[in-house]
Amino acid sequence: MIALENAVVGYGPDKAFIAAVDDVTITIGDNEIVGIAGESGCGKSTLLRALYGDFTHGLRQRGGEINARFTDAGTGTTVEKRGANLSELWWDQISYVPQGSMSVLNPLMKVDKQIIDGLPKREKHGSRADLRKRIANFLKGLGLEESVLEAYPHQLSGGMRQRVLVAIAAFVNPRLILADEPTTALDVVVQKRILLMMVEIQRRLKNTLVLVSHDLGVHYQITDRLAIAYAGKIVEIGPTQKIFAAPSHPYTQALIAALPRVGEKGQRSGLEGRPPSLVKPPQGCRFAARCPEAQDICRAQSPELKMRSADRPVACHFR
Ligand SMILES: Nc1ncnc2c1ncn2[C@@H]1O[C@H](COP(=O)(O)OP(=O)(O)OP(=O)(O)O)[C@@H](O)[C@H]1O
Repeated sequence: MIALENAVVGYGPDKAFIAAVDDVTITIGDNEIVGIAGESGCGKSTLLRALYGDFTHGLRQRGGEINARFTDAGTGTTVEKRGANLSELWWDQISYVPQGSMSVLNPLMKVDKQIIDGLPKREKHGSRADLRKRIANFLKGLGLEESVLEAYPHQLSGGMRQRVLVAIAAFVNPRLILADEPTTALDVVVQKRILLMMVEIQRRLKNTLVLVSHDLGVHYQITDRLAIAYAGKIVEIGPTQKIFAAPSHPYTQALIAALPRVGEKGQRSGLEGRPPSLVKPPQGCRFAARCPEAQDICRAQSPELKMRSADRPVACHFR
């Protein structure tokens, strides 16, 4: 389980702080696939980095709590960590699949060396040849040929590199895998293969996968629950199928309404306008300026993310 409680996370000094995650509360359970969706710049990657406890490169936590509790799959022992201390669980209980496989893999090093060098000590028992064999078997179990281990990253396609990154993240049997836009810029066939691989891993390891994507189609295909982010806030959380069948927040409704339908000719019109700047966000509901239902209260008061039914928290004054 990992949870944010009123977490405020962002960039810059106090006087000019950009809260890319602004007073966000969300609990992510064991053994589920949770998606985080929303337009570019709404804070999805920052939220994922907060869940990773990655307070580097100018990111800092300014308020609230970030707490995690995991039970080790092998030993059955429970570990608890909070905030930046989550980094002590990297490559152990938590792994991260970053955006852009080429920028992560070292172009001058064969894949096997990169994987082996990056593994935590506890995985490095036995000889190097044995470890390589274990990795090869693991990859094979996920449909990847042993030959990828012999390759330099540029010799693999973008999709194959991404599958290698996902496999590396899973090899250490983590309780939580965080994936940031793992299928962006790949064609739909390759995308599908990677998504199926991620589901296969999650079902096998019975762990938690948190997936960030701006593509609602990706969430529809694999997530169990979905959180919709808008301008640093979470505006709706719920079971993915229920959100697609009956979106509640006006922003979610607009996102779903803009999706193309099978057999439909022509394009659907998207949402007009842009999200507000996070430098000086409006005091009321951040969606008010684009919302067809906005009233005075929306411009004056920020709505809380409140349970509207058993499993559907929504942040809207009129839900
Ligand atoms: N290193 C940084 N320093 C300052 N501001 C940043 C930094 N990284 C991101 N931001 C700002 O934080 C906000 C949220 O960015 P974030 O990357 O989390 O959004 P996102 O929803 O993941 O966007 P995208 O889909 O484009 O990756 C944006 O306004 C962005 O400009």
